[in-house]
Amino acid sequence: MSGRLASEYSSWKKLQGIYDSQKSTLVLKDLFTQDPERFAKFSKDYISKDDPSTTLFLDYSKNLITQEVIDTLLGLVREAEVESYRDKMFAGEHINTSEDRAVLHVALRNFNDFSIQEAGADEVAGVLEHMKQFSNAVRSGEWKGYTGKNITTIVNIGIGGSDLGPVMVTEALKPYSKRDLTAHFVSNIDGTHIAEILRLCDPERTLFIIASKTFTTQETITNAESAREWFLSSAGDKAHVAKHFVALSTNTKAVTAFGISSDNMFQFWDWVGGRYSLWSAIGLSIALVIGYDNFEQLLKGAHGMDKHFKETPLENNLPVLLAIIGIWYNDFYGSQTHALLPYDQYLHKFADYFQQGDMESNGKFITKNGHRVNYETGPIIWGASGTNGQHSFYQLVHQGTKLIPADFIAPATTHNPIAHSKHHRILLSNFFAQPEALAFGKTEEEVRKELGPNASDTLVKSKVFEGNRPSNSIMFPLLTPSTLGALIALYEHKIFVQGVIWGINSFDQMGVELGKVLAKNILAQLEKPEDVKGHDSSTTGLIHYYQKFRKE
Ligand SMILES: O=P(O)(O)OC[C@H]1O[C@](O)(CO)[C@@H](O)[C@@H]1O
Repeated sequence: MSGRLASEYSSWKKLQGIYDSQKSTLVLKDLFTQDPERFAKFSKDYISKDDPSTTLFLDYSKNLITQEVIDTLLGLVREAEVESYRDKMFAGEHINTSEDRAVLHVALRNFNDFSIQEAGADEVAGVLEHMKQFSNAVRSGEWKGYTGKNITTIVNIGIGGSDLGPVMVTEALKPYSKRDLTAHFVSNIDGTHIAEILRLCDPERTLFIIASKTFTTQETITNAESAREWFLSSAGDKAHVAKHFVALSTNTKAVTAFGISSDNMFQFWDWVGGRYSLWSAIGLSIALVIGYDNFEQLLKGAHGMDKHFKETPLENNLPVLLAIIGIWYNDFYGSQTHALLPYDQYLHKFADYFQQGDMESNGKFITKNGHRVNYETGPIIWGASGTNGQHSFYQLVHQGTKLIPADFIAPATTHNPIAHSKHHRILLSNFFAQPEALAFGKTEEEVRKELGPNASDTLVKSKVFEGNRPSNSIMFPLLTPSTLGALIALYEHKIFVQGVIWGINSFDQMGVELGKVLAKNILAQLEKPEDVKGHDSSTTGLIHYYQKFRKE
């Protein structure tokens, strides 16, 4: 990050020039015809150096790019000093400047390869050991509830990064889960969320995991208090809380004040950002569900990608490539959104997860130096698993008026090869067909030929696919813990690279504060109409409407 606005870099200006002069010739159909080597040139294999069985394949040939575009985008990476910033992150420098913190999720999955000096980095192994002992004890039945019964249900109470990562990963790695241990996740302050989950729980066999970095988040603490009240209404004695409540936090004082002993607290550190925390103690529910060894494989898979990101030249560096291609659309083509489309039911929460990961990181208009950007920063991230999305929003992606770059993600093989893998073959045929249709479309001539001479012009036109809609395709042999680790780390580092180029701080989240402060103020005014003060007429009117129906 050089301190300049991205738009001041010479490569940015050059990219604008390329876009203006070549936009009309960047046509995928032509680019593929002109160069039979295009796929080979614009695709990359990732093989983990530590574990060659962990691999990913990235095909980025169906993008509106030429070698000149890629080279100029890489020039942008150099001008923005991304490599130096990456090294600063790995070294533990306080690159989260607004909060004066290091950014060290890479230290949580380090396995002694990188030398990291930050306080707490040497405590990671100890916490992992604690997680191992505890998850083994619960899974084996050695850990008993207050009436001597095994734990059969866990309820993770957390929100944002203290919820989305564990939810996404436990869903993604279900084939590795202990099927007789049920995991629930409560996040929303809406009492309906916890009420419906508690209906499914037996207090004698349920373990509550209170996951909150700060241990002050209103939603989490309120839900945790309601869970404790529900538990005590059966268990009676407060001493039983120790067998049924554990905490994942950086705030020992607040955890102890809540009534959870520090023996049942799993520590992490301020240099772990909430949306980068599934690798820390926040991953306890993951370790409980899939077992500690599989959790460690997840960490190792991510570590392999960390090494790749740190050591691979820019032109072969997968997170860098994803990042610059994203910038090409976001900042030059004017794309507002980016779709994540996993063709794997187990990854059905992947887009939700990276909605926070990307949008909370890069949804910022002020640079680290306090200047307002004069370009677009983080895209809107959205998506759903294939093929469901095809029967919902793909119409707009194919024939709408917006350019929506998308990442298609799929495993070559399935954990569920039912009907001799017939389902999987059909799934993959769609995974291959959609990017092809987006890229190459269907011309008026082709439609006319298909419909015959009597077809009306209107009908013909409505069936034309303009094509030239870009996508990446990411494949891997099977969705294993280490592959998932590598895939998540790939996107984490993509977000990092983009943030550095845009000159913003990807590691704070000031934008969620204002709403929280206003809600606290309003909460104190909800009792009486005369208390409702200091708002605009719309907000006042809405609160008064509520007060007409208000009940205890
Ligand atoms: O883990 P905590 O401290 O409860 O915070 C939960 C979430 O709230 C946020 O601070 C804001 O939404 C996220 O960054 C974080 O993941």
